[in-house]
Amino acid sequence: MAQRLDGKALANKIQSQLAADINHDSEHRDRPPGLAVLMVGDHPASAAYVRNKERACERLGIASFGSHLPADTSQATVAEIIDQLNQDDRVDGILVQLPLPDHIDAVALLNRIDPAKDADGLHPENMGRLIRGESGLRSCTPAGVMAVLKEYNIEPAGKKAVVLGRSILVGKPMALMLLEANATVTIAHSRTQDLAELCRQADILVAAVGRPNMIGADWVKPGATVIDVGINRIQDAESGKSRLVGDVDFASVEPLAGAITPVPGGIGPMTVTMLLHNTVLSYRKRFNG
Ligand SMILES: Nc1nc(=O)c2c([nH]1)NC[C@@H]1CN(c3ccc(C(=O)N[C@@H](CCC(=O)O)C(=O)O)cc3)C=[N+]21
Ligand SMILES: [Mg+2]
Repeated sequence: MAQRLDGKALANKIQSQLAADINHDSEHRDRPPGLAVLMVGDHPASAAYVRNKERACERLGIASFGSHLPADTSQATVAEIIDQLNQDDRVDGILVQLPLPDHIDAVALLNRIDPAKDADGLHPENMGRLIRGESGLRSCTPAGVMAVLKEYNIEPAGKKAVVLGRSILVGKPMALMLLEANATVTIAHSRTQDLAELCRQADILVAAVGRPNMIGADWVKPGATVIDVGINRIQDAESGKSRLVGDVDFASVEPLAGAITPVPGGIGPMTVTMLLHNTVLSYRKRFNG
């Protein structure tokens, strides 16, 4: 049976440390760290995330500045709100919740965020820094994956890593972070030929495709580390209730993998934690230069 990589427990541990740091810092400053989350319209993928973020901010002593705008809000209005948040001295981190409605140019908005407040690490400056191996704000989900690997002493150096998915939010920055840790990295995607066979060669397999239970036992090398980034809400056939499942068919992969992250309780809570971590980093940098 695979070792379970408990992202939830690690998230709690890091958040306790962050809470202590924030408490200490706030004594010497006139304000706590601030995080602004901008959401346009309603997307089911976003609901759990927003809820967990707000709870965590409250617990840690981070001020939340939420803006939930209707789905038909214009590009210009959203841009104006980003400009205001860039100027607002109480705000250290800004996150624009993805995906955005079709009429919105997401790239233009992400590019508009002050790179020093880019808690999601998606601005070209921060992504460019990642490519060049310079310090900067790092994308939360892949940073969360790296923290889990580190906590469990899973060393990427020299290993074959396959990242399934090539999004700006997860796949591309994930591949770069694994490369930075000296893994030999392959990015696979919907056009990749012989996908299962390729995945079966991975020592570290990261699934970030958004397809419930897609990765079965025949995709996984025995003993491999399997990181499930998928957060898919599905309707349970028997009970009719909705529940979260990953991209990995956990029940069939757990017996043969060496280590595996569950959903829920794996990378999701780590994503939230890295967002808070980035917000605190920006806060300190904005005070100390
Ligand atoms: N700009 C942007 N950055 C993101 O990082 C981003 C985004 N937009 N849009 C939506 C997705 C989704 N996402 C989640 C993160 C954590 C949980 C999470 O905490 N999940 C818990 C379970 C939550 C529950 O039980 O409902 C877990 O996996 O254990 C969920 C979803 C971040 N995203
Ligand atoms: Mg794709």
